[in-house]
Amino acid sequence: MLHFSQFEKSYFDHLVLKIDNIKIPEGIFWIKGSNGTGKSTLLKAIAGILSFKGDLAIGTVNLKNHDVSYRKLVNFAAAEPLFPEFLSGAEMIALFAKAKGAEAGQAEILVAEMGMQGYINNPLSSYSSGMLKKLSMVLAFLGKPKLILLDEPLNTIDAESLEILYSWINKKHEKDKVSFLLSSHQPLNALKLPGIKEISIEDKKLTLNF
Ligand SMILES: Nc1ncnc2c1ncn2[C@@H]1O[C@H](COP(=O)(O)OP(=O)(O)OP(=O)(O)O)[C@@H](O)[C@H]1O
Repeated sequence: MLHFSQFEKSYFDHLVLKIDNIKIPEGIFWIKGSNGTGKSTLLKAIAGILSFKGDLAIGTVNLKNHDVSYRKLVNFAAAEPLFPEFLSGAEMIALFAKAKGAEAGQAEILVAEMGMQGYINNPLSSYSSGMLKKLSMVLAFLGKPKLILLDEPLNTIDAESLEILYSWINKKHEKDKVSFLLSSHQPLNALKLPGIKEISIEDKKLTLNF
């Protein structure tokens, strides 16, 4: 599903990750690694928002030659999402829905399931961190991605919303064959995400533990 070739990411002369040739199959994956090992860096690079050496491909679509098509296939939710404060949640969703080619009605269903109707038209400056997190989850599920990257999805989200998130992940994976890379310091519930597999980052390398 995701193919790394001669991938290298450094900040100035500080090498963070070196992944020569790895193919991650379709599935749901938990990316594990201690603080500063490069989990967020990896997810941002895969999302196409950080530069790196080498290339990445989702199926046959590679980032360096087909960046627009590639970006349509991958959705990303940051660990601590930052949005323009003057926009409302609904306006943010409308922007993303257009950019991601979401079907009419898709966003409304997600917003209703996450129980966000009461504040979706309010400015983002008034949102709590959990409300922003839930919005970032809705945005990450818009359109028809093949791969969804969620950086620390458990942070700040309440237990009820977490149940909904688990159900979205399972449904998307089963129905649309969407793959997931999730980074989390808190344990991800294998009972709620059956078949989840582990990938670890250690010594600047990626190891598939399956
Ligand atoms: N913008 C940046 N400029 C320079 N160095 C950076 C930058 N962002 C991250 N780094 C460095 O890259 C390394 C990996 O950082 P990253 O945030 O990807 O780690 P992480 O595994 O997500 O950490 P955590 O678990 O603490 O969130 C760290 O050594 C960090 O200092």
